[in-house]
Amino acid sequence: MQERLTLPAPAKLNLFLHILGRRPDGYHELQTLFQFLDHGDELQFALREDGVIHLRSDIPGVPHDSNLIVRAARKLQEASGTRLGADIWLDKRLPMGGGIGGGSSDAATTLLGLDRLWNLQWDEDRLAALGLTLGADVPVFVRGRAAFAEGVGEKLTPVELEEPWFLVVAPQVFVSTAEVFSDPELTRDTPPIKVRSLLGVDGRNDCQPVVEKRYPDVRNALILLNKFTSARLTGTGACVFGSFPNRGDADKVRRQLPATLPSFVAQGRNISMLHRKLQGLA
Ligand SMILES: C[C@@](CO)(OP(=O)(O)O)[C@H](O)COP(=O)(O)OP(=O)(O)OC[C@H]1O[C@@H](n2ccc(N)nc2=O)[C@H](O)[C@@H]1O
Ligand SMILES: Nc1ncnc2c1ncn2[C@@H]1O[C@H](COP(=O)(O)OP(=O)(O)O)[C@@H](O)[C@H]1O
Repeated sequence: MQERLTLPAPAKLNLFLHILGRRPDGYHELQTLFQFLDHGDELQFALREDGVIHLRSDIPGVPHDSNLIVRAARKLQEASGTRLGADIWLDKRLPMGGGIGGGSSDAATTLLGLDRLWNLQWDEDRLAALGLTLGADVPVFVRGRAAFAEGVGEKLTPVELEEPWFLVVAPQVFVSTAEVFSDPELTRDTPPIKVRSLLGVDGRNDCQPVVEKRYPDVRNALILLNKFTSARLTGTGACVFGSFPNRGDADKVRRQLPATLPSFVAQGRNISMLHRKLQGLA
């Protein structure tokens, strides 16, 4: 069998998310703090000489050509002018549309994986800029360092954070990011903070009140998790999370949740597991 390059696509959390205002193009200016989780999807890549990009794993509800993996691969192919292609396999482990960035992370892993497979040697700035055309959260996954993000999430300042354990609960509802951002009740005037005052920040997610109002399952998950620790929404949801000093404490709370509520425990990391793996291969 042809050799395959196997790479992880980790999840992220928004440890806080502040909305500062709305830009003339309708997008919202944010300040948010991204940290990676040691839990994610897994992708495999094998070289094709005929230029075809073929994702060989189906995600229900996502057509082949709209999958962010295929879109990322085709963009890189076109921008680099390579004649090479790839077969790609995806082991989807992250809940979709959960605010933990699975699709964006898959796209970033595809960019970095194919850059290596096709020997393009693009630098990180170029890959991040291409990633931004696929989604606001792609650049942070390309760079792989926990970061304070501004703009729509593309202006990144790397930060060193504690690396606690997180219990992430995934209510089984699909939250529409567009709906949350168009809700008239959304807070859009949080004053900007400076990166140096990060430690004093209270960790609020400005999307949370709107999501709680529209999605009772998310509100109920927050109420449940708040019985054990301070719980918060990530991104525009639907996932909610709480932090713990060690894995044992997080697992203990997880065991007390209803079996019908999907959840996982993972450590927060300042260097993404994708970048740790790539450094090991270098
Ligand atoms: C808010 C975050 C935080 O991580 O949410 P999650 O997707 O992780 O939940 C992201 O930046 C989401 O970025 P991204 O994933 O690119 O957003 P999209 O789904 O493309 O956005 C859908 C719609 O939401 C609105 N939108 C999105 C991002 C933003 N900063 N301002 C907006 O107003 C726009 O109307 C946009 O058309
Ligand atoms: N490889 C992929 N993985 C997940 N979702 C994808 C992928 N490709 C396209 N999508 C689409 O992107 C949407 C958002 O996915 P995801 O990144 O998991 O959520 P979020 O941005 O809320 O963290 C999905 O509902 C799906 O329609």
